[in-house]
Amino acid sequence: MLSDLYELTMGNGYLQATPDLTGYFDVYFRKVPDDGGLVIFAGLQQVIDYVNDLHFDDEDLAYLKSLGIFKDEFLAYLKDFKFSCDIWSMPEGMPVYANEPLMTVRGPLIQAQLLETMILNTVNHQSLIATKARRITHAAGDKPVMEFGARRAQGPDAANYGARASVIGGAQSTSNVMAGQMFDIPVAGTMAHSWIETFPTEYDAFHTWAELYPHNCALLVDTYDVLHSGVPNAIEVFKELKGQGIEDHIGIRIDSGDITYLTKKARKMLDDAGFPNATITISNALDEWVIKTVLSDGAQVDAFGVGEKLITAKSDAVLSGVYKLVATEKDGQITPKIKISDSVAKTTVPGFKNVYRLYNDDGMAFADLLTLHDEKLPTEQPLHVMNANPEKTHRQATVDNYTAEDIRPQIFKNGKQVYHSPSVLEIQKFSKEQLARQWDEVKRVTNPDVYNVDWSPRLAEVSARLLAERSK
Ligand SMILES: Nc1ncnc2c1ncn2[C@@H]1O[C@H](COP(=O)(O)OP(=O)(O)OP(=O)(O)O)[C@@H](O)[C@H]1O
Ligand SMILES: O=P(O)(O)OC[C@H]1O[C@H](OP(=O)(O)OP(=O)(O)O)[C@H](O)[C@@H]1O
Ligand SMILES: O=C(O)c1cccnc1
Repeated sequence: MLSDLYELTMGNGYLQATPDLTGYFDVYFRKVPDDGGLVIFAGLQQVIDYVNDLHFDDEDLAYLKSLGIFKDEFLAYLKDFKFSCDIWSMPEGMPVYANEPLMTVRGPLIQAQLLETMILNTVNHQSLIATKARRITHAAGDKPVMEFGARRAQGPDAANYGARASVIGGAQSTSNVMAGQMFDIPVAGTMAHSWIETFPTEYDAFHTWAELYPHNCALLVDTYDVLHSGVPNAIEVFKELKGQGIEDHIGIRIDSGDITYLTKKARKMLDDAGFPNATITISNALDEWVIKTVLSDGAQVDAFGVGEKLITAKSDAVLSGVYKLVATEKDGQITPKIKISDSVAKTTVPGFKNVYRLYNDDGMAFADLLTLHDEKLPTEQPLHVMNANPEKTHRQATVDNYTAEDIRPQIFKNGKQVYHSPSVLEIQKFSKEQLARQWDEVKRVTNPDVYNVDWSPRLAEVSARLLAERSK
């Protein structure tokens, strides 16, 4: 029932007007948030779960009937709903680019149309957060990032699925226990200022904590004064418990003030006191830009806690993925479809398509190639391609010495799941492996290079033909 009304009113109409027509829909986006170089695709698992459970119960049907706009025949169709679509999709964690089909849904129009709202809701949200997490973890380099955003997320679903997406995008853990339980991802955390304030002294608070949690002893040192109270008290507690096995699990967290200045001073104090292994975690409205700045200024940081700016993707909070009809099929005959717009960016790319990733001799990806579905995996050397960016279609290229990979496995075949779902941590690993095959120039946070998404000449021909026909 999480569906825009028009999916259902169209479904009601398709059943009467075009009952035997098959539709092909592509999911894609036109712009990477934050003017970034790539998006990390996420949310497929929740689409799979949704599709596997797609049904209308008596209460749903009674509600829809009460709206007074649906034919009984349509309500009967929903009652006996049996999903029979095919779905192809990028795997979760994949670096993906503008104007390429991330998913393609093929099936009875009435069914394929119905999936639009939920697919976009799920994929747009999780890909947005995974992409933000990728930017933040990229800025953090090899230092771990903990996701701390549940309290600032836009509601419970955003907290839970946002935590999942953050881990896909590279976060090492989440503070959100429900997300840990739901998705089997690591949970972690430190303590709040309330813990410190509860005790007569900061020292008492630290000491009690260290005895309680000798294996996870990160003390929050900024309640009163980081350098004159917090760090000295932490050191005193560490000294007292030295030799009791806590040395490798100790650290401090700084949650306010000038990160660069305070961490440099704190690092020196900890080192001078004989605790070079004590880690320094920082938090406080962090994002990729603050992290990059403080690290380049020499801040002494071992880990980051990142909340509101990650879980809300604050700097650019929408991924505008769309779901567009690209072809219909009747009696085995596929007819490409196009939507024309004054804005070239909003003109759709017609046809049932495949997506190939092209790699050079070193295994580095240099372009994605869209072809019509019946074109074979490209092997001819050299290969002629055309730029798919609607503003750059005049740019053509000839590529040589490449290998091509079909990067969209089939997920559903005739309504049955044919894809083995990886765990979230497996997805995170896959994402890192795929990112290692992307150029640094595309991955950087500021002014990245634009990755090539190309069309095969046949696909370009179909697009040009449909445009010309419709413009007559
Ligand atoms: N050395 C630094 N360089 C760049 N940005 C920093 C540095 N230190 C802190 N920041 C960032 O600047 C922003 C403001 O930090 P500041 O501690 O002044 O904030 P605040 O919210 O006023 O803190 P407080 O919790 O003390 O009220 C935060 O996003 C913080 O992460
Ligand atoms: O700043 P974020 O990236 O969202 O990270 C999470 C924040 O949540 C906690 O703050 P809390 O809710 O206790 O309030 P605070 O902002 O006053 O520290 C924590 O101390 C961080 O500051
Ligand atoms: O565990 C922490 O330190 C934590 C958790 C949520 C938000 N801020 C901090």
